[in-house]
Amino acid sequence: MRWAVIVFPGSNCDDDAVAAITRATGDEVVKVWHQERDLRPYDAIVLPGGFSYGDYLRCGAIARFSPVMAAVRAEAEAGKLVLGICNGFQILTEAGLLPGALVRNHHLQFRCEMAELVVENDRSPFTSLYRRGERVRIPIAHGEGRYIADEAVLDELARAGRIAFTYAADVNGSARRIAGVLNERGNVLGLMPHPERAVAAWMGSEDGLRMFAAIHRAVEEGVHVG
Ligand SMILES: NC(=O)CC[C@H](N)C(=O)O
Repeated sequence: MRWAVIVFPGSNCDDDAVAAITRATGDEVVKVWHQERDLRPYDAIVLPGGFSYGDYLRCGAIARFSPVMAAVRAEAEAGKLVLGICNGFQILTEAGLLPGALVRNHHLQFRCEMAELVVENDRSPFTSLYRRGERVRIPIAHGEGRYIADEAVLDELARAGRIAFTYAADVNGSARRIAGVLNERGNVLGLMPHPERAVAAWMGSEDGLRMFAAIHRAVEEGVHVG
């Protein structure tokens, strides 16, 4: 299979994402500039972390107007797997592909540290190699990672199993400690922690490997979502 890692002006985790996917899967990975309009040649799409457009206005608020985002939307609607990591998650919420918003951490600090997450849903194509209730170590690095949404939306996310990960401890003030959410169909995942920074023992954790491996498996087996 072939992956696309989208590069926006200000992305800074694109090379790490490519390296992590390569390590986890051995698949072909292509960096795709944000002005590209056609993502049909790719089987899975990753929006990496970083500071697209310098985080001006709000994180992700400008990147969502990039030409590539129409293609991301089209491929998501076609059922392709789309993974947004950190700034990628922020862009997906700004684009309306995921519910809610990411706002300034409640302590107003940029936090770059290892985080413990709880796997809340192990039935998605992104999380099938984890076990529900398992605790995994995946680092965070964000200033605007506090997930918020209306209570009704939060209730629906919980009811429908669309909360993929929560933080084991409160790191940023996120509602219900939410670290990652799925779209209704289950083929788009956004999360603030960085799985691409947890793919080798020297990084302090290899727990991120299974996310990329799960995506690979789902695509190779012909994932059916929705
Ligand atoms: N690592 C990242 O992707 C950071 C996201 C964003 N720039 C923030 O600070 O919240």
